[in-house]
Amino acid sequence: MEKEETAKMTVTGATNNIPVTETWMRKHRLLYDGATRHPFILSIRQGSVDFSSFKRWLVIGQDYIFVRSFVPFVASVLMKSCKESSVESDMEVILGGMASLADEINWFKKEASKYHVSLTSVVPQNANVTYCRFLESLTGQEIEYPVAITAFWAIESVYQQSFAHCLEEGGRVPQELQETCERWGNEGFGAYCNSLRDIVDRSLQKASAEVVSKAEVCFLSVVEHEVEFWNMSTGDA
Ligand SMILES: Cc1ncc(CNC=O)c(N)n1
Repeated sequence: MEKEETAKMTVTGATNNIPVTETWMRKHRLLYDGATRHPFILSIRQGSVDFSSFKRWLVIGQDYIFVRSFVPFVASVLMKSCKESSVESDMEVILGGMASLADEINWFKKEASKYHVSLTSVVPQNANVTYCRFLESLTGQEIEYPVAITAFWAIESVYQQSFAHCLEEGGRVPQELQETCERWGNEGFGAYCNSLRDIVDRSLQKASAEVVSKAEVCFLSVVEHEVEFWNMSTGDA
């Protein structure tokens, strides 16, 4: 270990110069990549995905249901930020996320009508129901702000990095999925995810060890739910 790093050791023995989210990413890389490099995502990137009615139903119909549950969760994070955050810009970042969800719901409706997917008759799949219930369990007042904002960051980042990977050099995204990939994989959305990550790191710096460990468990749960979400693409979830 470098001298400088040793000097920054805290009483608990942890180095405090590496952001918490960075330590998690190093520790849980394989699991994280399991979500952002899921076979379904890779098939979009490689252009081998068959965008049949079933896949359209997943990407549009199931995700529409997810996003509708995501909105009240984000609202709860917004409330917590107003009450518990000492930094004014937190609210603005979260509010920006809310605004893009309003836009997203309209986009889902547009895509649904293009592909003749009836959004009102989509039956949520088990994995989706479980994920939405998990979101609901995080809306309660007993959930600490650092834990809730961690979940929010993880949900947005996994999606952003998955679709950004599809758009990276060498990808062959089919024309009909190009707009989908750009919606979440664009650089602006990436910058927004980085702002969320900075909020997480800052709020965890001030949190107790118990809250930090709750947040880590929550991060892992999100990644697992994201993997299960894409596992629906094989039809046997
Ligand atoms: C399953 C899932 N995870 C994350 C996102 C991205 N957040 C909002 O749109 C999403 N649309 N769907």
